[in-house]
Amino acid sequence: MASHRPPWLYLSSAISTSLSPRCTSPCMNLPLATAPSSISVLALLSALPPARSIWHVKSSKTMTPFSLSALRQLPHGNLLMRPPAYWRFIKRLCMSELLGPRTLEQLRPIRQSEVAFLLCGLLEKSRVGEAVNLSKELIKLTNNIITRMVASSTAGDEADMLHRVVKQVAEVMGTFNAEDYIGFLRGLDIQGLNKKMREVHRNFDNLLEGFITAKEKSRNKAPERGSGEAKETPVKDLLDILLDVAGDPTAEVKITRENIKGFILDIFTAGTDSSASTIEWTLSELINHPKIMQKLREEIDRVVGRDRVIGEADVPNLPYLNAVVKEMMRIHPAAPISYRISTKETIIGGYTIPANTTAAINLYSTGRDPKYWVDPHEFRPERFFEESNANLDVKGLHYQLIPFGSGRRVCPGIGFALQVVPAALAALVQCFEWKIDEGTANENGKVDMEEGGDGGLVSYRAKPLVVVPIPRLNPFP
Ligand code: HEM
Repeated sequence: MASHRPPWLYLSSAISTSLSPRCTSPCMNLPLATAPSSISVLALLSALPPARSIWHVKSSKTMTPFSLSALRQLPHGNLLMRPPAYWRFIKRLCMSELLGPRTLEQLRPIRQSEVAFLLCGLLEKSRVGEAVNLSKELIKLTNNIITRMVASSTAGDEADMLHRVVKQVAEVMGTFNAEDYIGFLRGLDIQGLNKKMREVHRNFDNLLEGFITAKEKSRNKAPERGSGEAKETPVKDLLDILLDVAGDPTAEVKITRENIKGFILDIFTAGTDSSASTIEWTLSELINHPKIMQKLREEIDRVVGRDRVIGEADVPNLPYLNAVVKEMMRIHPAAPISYRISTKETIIGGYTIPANTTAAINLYSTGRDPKYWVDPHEFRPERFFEESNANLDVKGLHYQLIPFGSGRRVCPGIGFALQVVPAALAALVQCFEWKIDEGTANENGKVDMEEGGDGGLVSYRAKPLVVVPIPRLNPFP
């Protein structure tokens, strides 16, 4: 029988305190230097079903409860609130079709053109020596990419509107709501969060209804290009794929219009800030480690040259770039906490987890566990060329490095993130030198690496990354 609570595991149920005589308060602060044995993570991530998430991550150190009652105001809700048959089906659809290798390959031109658009904007700023809020620009990049992958014909304004609404959903959800915890307040909505969520939902619904209706119209009149053998099949965006499944009478699960909207909300909330913040943290580390930045530039110059911008197809040929990205995901996983719920009493690693307990697994501390990592807090991509780490990847099989989680609920956006993050990061490194703006620097003149931005599910930087780009390629391709 367990005598105390494992240090890496956080439990949120009334009974969690009964696990440990030493645990007297709800578990808000996560340990940073302790981690599970790999066997324990394996057991948790793959054995237990997903949790109905009730925590909102402020940074890798703190969590606050989600506003559950606000979340319930979203009728098409969130993946986390839907029945098991639905999420199993949509997860499989995600991994094989929506975010699978074939779709990612077909939609690559969209991603490349959005990276090119970002580079052009930065070049303009560099011409006048203007500082850029790169945090904002990177969110815009990932938001535009996902919007255009969902509905390829959308324009920049629509992408901006969509991101604003998704951000509002995350903000309302992430606010502590007293009525979730104090019985007699239930239903009174004294903070006005439920009303706000209904309003945000209406806006989101109107926007998506517009996207879906426009798509249905274009599908009805789209002529097939070419004829006979030479017929070209137009590239399908995610909305096409979802509408195909919704109209398929033989599909295993009937997905509705509401489900389509819910899926789109899910990939926006899960995919935009996580990918943008990984690029942002990595560039911050590189600016603070000029030798590593230099080594990476030399690799890019050697493999890609200086006459064209690096693209996603180059990524497999750049081992040092891949090591830099892995090192970043080890030291700063964008989503530092993963959740599971126990449906029955379970013993894991010698600890008893009572039934119906939400367990929060700290991926951040796993990546910094001194049992598995030498100098765990040091940013040193070279560690991935050492024999003991040479075969590690981030896909959920090596439990000391699981920035995308593991098991049945592993992140379905992993393929997307491993294309977009390295390619966009490498383009920023290849095309520009970066000068730190005063507001971003700490007292040592380095980029301030404090965590703690507000809102959403991701571990944000406390201060935005504001930097001055200086073009490095001349002429700029
Ligand atoms: C660097 C970028 C990203 C990181 C670090 C990341 C990390 C994670 C983690 C840790 C989980 C929980 C996994 C678990 O509990 O085992 C997750 C879930 C999820 N991610 Fe990602 N993610 C990233 C990008 C993306 C992208 C680009 C998308 C979509 C386009 C996406 C969609 C999702 C979805 C829908 C879930 C919920 C899956 C489920 O509950 O079954 N993620 N992600």
